[in-house]
Amino acid sequence: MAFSLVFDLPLLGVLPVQPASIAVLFFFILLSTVLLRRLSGGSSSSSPPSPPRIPIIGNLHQLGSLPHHSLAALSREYGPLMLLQLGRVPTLVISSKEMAEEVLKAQDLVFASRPHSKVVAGIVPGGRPFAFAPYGEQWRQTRRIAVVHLLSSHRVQELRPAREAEVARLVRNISELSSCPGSVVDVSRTLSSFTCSFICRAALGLSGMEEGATREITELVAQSSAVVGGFQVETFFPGLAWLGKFTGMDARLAGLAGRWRAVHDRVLEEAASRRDCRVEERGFLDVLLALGMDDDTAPTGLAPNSDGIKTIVQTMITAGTDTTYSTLEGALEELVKNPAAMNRAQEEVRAAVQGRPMVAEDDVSRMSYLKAVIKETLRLHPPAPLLLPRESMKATQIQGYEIPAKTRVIINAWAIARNPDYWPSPEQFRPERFLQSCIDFRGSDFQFIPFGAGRRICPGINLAKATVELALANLLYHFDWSLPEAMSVANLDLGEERGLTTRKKQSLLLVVNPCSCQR
Ligand code: HEM
Repeated sequence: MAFSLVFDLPLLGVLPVQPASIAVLFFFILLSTVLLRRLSGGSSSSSPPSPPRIPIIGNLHQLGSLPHHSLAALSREYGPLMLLQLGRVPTLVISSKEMAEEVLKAQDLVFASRPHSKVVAGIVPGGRPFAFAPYGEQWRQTRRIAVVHLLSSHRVQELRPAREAEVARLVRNISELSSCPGSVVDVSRTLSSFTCSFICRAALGLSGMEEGATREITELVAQSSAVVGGFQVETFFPGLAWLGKFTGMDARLAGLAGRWRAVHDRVLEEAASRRDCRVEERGFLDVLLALGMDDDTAPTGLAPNSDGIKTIVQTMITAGTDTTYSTLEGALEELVKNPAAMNRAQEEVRAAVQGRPMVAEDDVSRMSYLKAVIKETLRLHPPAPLLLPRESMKATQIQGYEIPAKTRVIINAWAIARNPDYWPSPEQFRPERFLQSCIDFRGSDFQFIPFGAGRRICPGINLAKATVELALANLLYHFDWSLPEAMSVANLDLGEERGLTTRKKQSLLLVVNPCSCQR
C-alpha cells in the first residue's frame, strides 16, 4: 500500500498550479517524505534505529546465511538496540551487554515469553512445547519440575556413574579407532554419538542403551534441530502457515512427530518394567513417572504416559545433545589450532591424574586451566549464538524507545562475546583471560551469556558443565591430538550451518595417538 502511494507521486505533475494545488502538493511532499523515511529508515522517532526496509519482506534479506554474523555487522552501523522488520514480525536485536542486561534482568518478566513456533508445536507431543513455551502457568510448572527434580546439583551428582561409564566408553571407542599409529579419527561423529548416548541415558535411564536406539535418536535430534532452526516462511509470515500443506512441511513435521511417538512408546514401556531400579540408574523419565504416581505432584499434569512427561523428556534430549557436543568439538578444534594452550591443558590434566586409568570428577576441581579452556570455547563459539528467541508480553520502553507488545527479541550473544570493548583481542583463543577473572556463564555477567540469563536461562548448566569437563579432561589425558598431514591451522575451516545451534559443515578430522604417558 505504502509502496504504491510513493510510486503514484509523479501523477502530481498534471495538477494545475493554484494555491490549493500548492497546498495539496505540499501535503503530498510531506506524505511522501514520511513514507520514504518509513521505507528507508522504517520507523518513527520513538522506535529504535532500523536499517532500510524493502516492501513486504522488510529486512529479511539482511539476515544472511549466518544471522549472528550479519546481525553483528548491522548493529555496528545501527547500534546495540536495533529494530528489524522480518517479514511481518517486528524484531528487536540486542547486541551489547548493557542492552542484554536491560532485557534479561531489568525487564526480565516483560521479555520472559517465547514466540509461538508452529514447527516446534508440530513435533512435540500434544503440541505442548517447553523450551519454546509462552510464559505462563504451564511453563512455570514444567520449569520447576525440571529445575528441582531433574537438573539440580544433587541429580547431576546422581548421574555421575552414568557420566563416567559413557566417558569410559568414549575413550575405548577412540582407542579402537586410533589403534594404528597416525590414524585419522572423525572426531565430530564420535563426540556426537557420545553426547547423544549420555543425554539419552540421563533422560531415559537405559543403562545399556542399544546402539540402534541411540542411532535412531541421534538422527531424530539432528533432523528435528534442522527443521526447527531452518528457514520457515511462517516464522516471518504467520498468516502463511497454511502453505505448509503444499510445501511438504506439514507432512515432514507429522513424520518427525510419529517417529518421536514411537520412541516414547518404546521407552515408556521399558521404564514401566523397571520401576525399582537403583537411584543412579534412574533417568529423568523414571523420576517423572514416580512424580506422576505421587499424590502431591500428580496434579502437575505428569500422569503416566501423558504428553507432559513425553515433552519434558524430548526437550531434554534435543536441548542437551547438540549444545554439549558442539562445545566439546569447539574446544578440541581450538586446542589443536593453539598448541601452547593444548600443552598447558594436557600438562595440568596429566599432573593432576598421575597415571591413574581415568580422570575422575573429583580431579576436575583442581583443573583451573581446563575450565578456562571451556569458558573461552563458549565465549568464541556459543552453541546457541542467538540464544532462543524471546517475545515482549506487553508494551514497554528501552532507553526511551517504544517497544510494542509481541515484539520478537533476538539477543546476539555471539556478537556480545566478541565485542572489543569488553574483550581485548576478542578473536583470539586465550583461555588465560579467565584465569584471573571471576566472569562466569551463570547469567550475571552480561558480556558472557552462552546459557542466556534471567527466568529462561538454560536449566541444564550444571549437567552440561559436568559432562563437558569430564569428557574433555579424559580426551586430553588419554590422547595426543594433531591435524592430518595435508592440513594446516591456516586452512582448518569447518564452516558453519545455519540453525538454532551451530553445527559445522564439515567434520573435524584429527590424528589421534595414545598419550605417551599411557604407554
Ligand atoms: C553447553 C551446553 C548448553 C548450552 C550452551 C545451552 C544453552 C542454552 C540457551 C542459550 C538457552 C536459552 C536461554 C535463554 O533464553 O535465555 C537454553 C535453554 C534451555 N536449555 Fe540449554 N544449553 C546447554 C545444555 C543443556 C542441557 C544439557 C540441557 C538439559 C538436558 C538443557 C536444557 C535446556 C532447556 C530445557 C531450555 C529451555 C529453558 C526455558 O525456556 O525455560 N540445555 N540453553
